[in-house]
Amino acid sequence: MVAFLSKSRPRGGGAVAGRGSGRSTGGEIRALLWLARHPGWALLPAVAVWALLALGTVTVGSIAAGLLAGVLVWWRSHPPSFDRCAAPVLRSTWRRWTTYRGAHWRGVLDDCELTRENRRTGQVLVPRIVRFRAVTPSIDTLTVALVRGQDVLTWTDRAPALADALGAHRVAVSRARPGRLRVVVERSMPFARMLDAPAIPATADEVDLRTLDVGDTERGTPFRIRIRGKHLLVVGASGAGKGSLLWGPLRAMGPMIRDELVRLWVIDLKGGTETERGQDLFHRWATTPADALELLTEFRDSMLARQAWMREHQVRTCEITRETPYELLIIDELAMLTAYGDRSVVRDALRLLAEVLTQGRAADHTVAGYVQEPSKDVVDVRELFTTRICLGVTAASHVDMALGDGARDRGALADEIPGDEAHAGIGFVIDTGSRLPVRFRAGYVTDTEIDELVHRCTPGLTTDQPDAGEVLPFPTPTDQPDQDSDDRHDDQDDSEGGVA
Ligand SMILES: Nc1ncnc2c1ncn2[C@@H]1O[C@H](COP(=O)(O)OP(=O)(O)OP(=O)(O)O)[C@@H](O)[C@H]1O
Repeated sequence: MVAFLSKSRPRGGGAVAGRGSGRSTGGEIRALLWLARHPGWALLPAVAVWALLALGTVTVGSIAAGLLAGVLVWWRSHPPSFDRCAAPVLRSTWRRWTTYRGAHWRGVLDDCELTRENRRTGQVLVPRIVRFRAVTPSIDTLTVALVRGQDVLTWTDRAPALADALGAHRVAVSRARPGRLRVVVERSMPFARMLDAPAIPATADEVDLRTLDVGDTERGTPFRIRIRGKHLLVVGASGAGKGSLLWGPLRAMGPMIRDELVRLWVIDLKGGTETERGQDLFHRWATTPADALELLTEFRDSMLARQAWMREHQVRTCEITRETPYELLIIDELAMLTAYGDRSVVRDALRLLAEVLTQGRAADHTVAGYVQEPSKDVVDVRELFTTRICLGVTAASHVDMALGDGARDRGALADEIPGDEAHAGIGFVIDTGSRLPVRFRAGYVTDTEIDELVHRCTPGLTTDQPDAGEVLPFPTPTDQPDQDSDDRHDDQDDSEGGVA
């Protein structure tokens, strides 16, 4: 069964004489078929009638009012858990019944020429929605059963018309499996403007390496990433905005770098172009494959030394101090080290990386890698990164490679993010609680803001040095009109959220 039969719409000359029947399926049969597919809608009124008869109107009314009050209290008192658990279900049910069903859905498809007429019976065949989800306020994902004779091209041709008919920003169509389409309706573009770079906190006490605020999620909550106890992999095509997720966390932890509580080890095999500006911040910096191997070996040795220190002091976790700082290895363009370099370099690098990625977490040695292509051939150690973020990518398959199987089907349409500057810094991450994808935009860190970071947070500077604590003006086109940027970050500090 590929589609439900909508109400008959006989048309002159629709039936072909001598072939099958010219009569359409009876309405009562169609109603029974519908009920069989949606047993809940038969069960619900039955349970309501039973409850009314058995318990009485007052009891049933009190239970319903209590449930409603409970939901309202939850909505008002704990937005993060409500938005994560209840809102997707309520939103999905509401939209399914107001937009994507019955006469409205049929009318939209009819207007967009996406229904077909059965030539024998004259019935209008309407592609049926077999699965619907509105995981986020701005994206609806539908699995649609095609009617016979249609294919994915029929729908991709009509996608712009469908978007306009649904009042949506964009509609993307892909083939899920034979006879089934995945249709993604982007109702609105949640990040219409660029976001400011993360603020640099005043002191190290204000930094929590478990929740670095580096942007916003589409739910309006701060987009926080966790560095401590994790290894971070950021995937994104060229120009997707990986730089923001490199410099943003460094700004958010700036005072800890200044106070030598965090040490940065940086490998940049694009000749150092991305990271040169910040080299004063780095404990070690490598821009050639040979130096990179040496740096990796040193980093691994540092991890082994820390493990030995922990054994000696009989501790399972380290306090972050100048003697035992947090060690962060940043590898821009990871593929140059894990795939495209000289064969012996790649072999040694993979061995060292695997060692650090499997043992570094407990010893406060974290790796943050940035890569364009996340396939196994390119990043063999991909699965060892415990937090993965996917910015705009060029292939649908890259999404699941980056975020895990089924992420794209659950709505992480990173390959649909346009590859222009207006959409740079936008990506998806999997919510650790609900396992659903959440879209975010990272704050954009300009060169001037990197200079500000270097100026304020070069290791060894102390807050009582003349110009260490004071921010000198770095005029940029973005920070002039946006006087409320600090307010935004202040507000975010109070709100809850965070996904990575
Ligand atoms: N968070 C952001 N918000 C808005 N625009 C951004 C953001 N991040 C980057 N951009 C824009 O996108 C451009 C490319 O960004 P970036 O250099 O970080 O990309 P990339 O992923 O590192 O690319 P490549 O791998 O080629 O170096 C920037 O010059 C900037 O104009």
